[in-house]
Amino acid sequence: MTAIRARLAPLWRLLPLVTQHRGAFWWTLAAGLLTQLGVLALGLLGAWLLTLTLRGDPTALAPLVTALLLTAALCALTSWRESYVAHDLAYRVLADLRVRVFAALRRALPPRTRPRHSGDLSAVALADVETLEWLYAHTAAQALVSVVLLVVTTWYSLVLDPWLPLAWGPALLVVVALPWCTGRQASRRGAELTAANADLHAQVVETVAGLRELTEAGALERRRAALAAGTRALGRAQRRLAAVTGVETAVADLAVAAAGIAALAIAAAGSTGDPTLAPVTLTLATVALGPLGQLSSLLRNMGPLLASAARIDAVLGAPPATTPPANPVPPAFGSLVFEHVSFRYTPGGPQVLTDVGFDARPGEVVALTGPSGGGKSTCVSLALRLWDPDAGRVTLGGVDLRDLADADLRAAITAVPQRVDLLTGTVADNILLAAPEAPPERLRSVAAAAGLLDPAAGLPLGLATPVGERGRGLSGGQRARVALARALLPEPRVLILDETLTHLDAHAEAALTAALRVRAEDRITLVVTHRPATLRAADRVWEVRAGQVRPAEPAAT
Ligand SMILES: Nc1ncnc2c1ncn2[C@@H]1O[C@H](COP(=O)(O)OP(=O)(O)OP(=O)(O)O)[C@@H](O)[C@H]1O
Repeated sequence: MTAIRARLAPLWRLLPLVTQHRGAFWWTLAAGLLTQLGVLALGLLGAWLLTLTLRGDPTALAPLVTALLLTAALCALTSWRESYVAHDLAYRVLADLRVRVFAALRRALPPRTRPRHSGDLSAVALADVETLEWLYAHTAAQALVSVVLLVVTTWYSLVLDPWLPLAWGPALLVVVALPWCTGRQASRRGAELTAANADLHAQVVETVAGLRELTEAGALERRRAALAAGTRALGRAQRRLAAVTGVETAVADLAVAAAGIAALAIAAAGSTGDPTLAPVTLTLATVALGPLGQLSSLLRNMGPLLASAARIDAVLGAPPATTPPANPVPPAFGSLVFEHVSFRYTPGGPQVLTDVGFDARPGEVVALTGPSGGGKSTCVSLALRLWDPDAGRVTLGGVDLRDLADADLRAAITAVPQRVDLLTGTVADNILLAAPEAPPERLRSVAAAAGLLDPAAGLPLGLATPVGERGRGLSGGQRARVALARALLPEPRVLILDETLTHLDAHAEAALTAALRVRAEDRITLVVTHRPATLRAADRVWEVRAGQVRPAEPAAT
């Protein structure tokens, strides 16, 4: 029982999303109920018509035919309405769910440890969320409607022929008990299918993104073989799940068919002593079997549904990379200071920074240098508060970064990363990402400061230059300039350049360094670099080596 409860827990946690759309849910339920009751009424009216004809009683024929026609029209209307409202509800809930998944990804990323594959995460956000459409559009309300319909038909049957419900009682037991018997197997197979699907999705995303690298490395053929293997694995998982659901379907169909035969026998035996009632009792039995079949198909789809719900639940429950402050403090301007900072990526893993202390003052260009793997980029990540130090603190103007609201922090400290990935659009679109409402003159001014408007930048279309996915169509230097303009747009108090200038030639680097000095008397510029020219141009240099930071002489480096 505890195992079943644990398996269902992610689904229960996701169900309350429906409560935000209570109105739409009740509409779905009402439309579903009306449709199913309409189908029942339609069958019964037809059956009564037959019964009265058998009895040779023409008096009620006309009103019955009228009622039959009206009910048919009503049924068509409610059936259309049910389909519309059920899907409307489902897609509203899915939209909420996607927003939640993206918010959770935003909170939890970047993770300190090895990140989950982005293709796998996009499979959660797209495929798994889509699987839940079935839960919200077809499961919750339909299950309730099926139960109500079963109660109504059983009650009416008891009125007409107390033996009749005996026909579907055992079938009901089989249909309800079946998922409990095959549940463990079905959810294991469902989880396998979902995992194989996500794996293939991740492989396809990575292959498409890395087509150039794969071509250059001559690895396309091997990749194609890996994709084919992934497709075969997906096929195997589908077959295994189908084997389980096939057995369930066969047993459930057998039970429903047996119930139909039993109902036929009971109705034919005419326990009421009135054989003319046979059409009515038969119709009742048939209609009662409908919800049974629906319930069984609902329960059969639980495997993949539970697996997708568990994957979404894991993303929603992922711990945040940093916790927002309960009472944010307004940003203050002053030095950026690392105070006794220690950091490791994984608990018990190697200490990457040990009791590190250094500062950068307003108006200064401060360089971080040192051997590869020394910890420079880790210092940059902590200065951007991608993660918090395990010990010590990072402050700006005396305020712990942990006490700044996220929006204030992102406006105060910006960075140009080592590897610049741009989005599809134009150069202007990419710069404005940081502040879409920035006036055109500000846009031009940061573009000019980053050297994008110089003829030497090689962009004759200037800000209107189209940019392909991940910055395709621009050179490394041009991308770095676009990222620099974007970082300058919010007028940051701290600008971090993580090996940015290495994308530029010596002449361009000198011009850019000089440009960054202009009107930067209040700004802290932190440059991660190995280049002697940049180190010489810095006001102060800190050497980061084996997780320790010590001052170095600009001229000596
Ligand atoms: N996400 C991570 N998970 C685990 N270890 C990491 C992670 N990122 C970096 N490290 C490790 O932390 C140490 C410091 O890495 P960091 O990237 O800060 O060095 P760096 O000085 O910037 O190197 P480089 O000059 O090559 O960029 C290295 O040993 C690196 O392997």
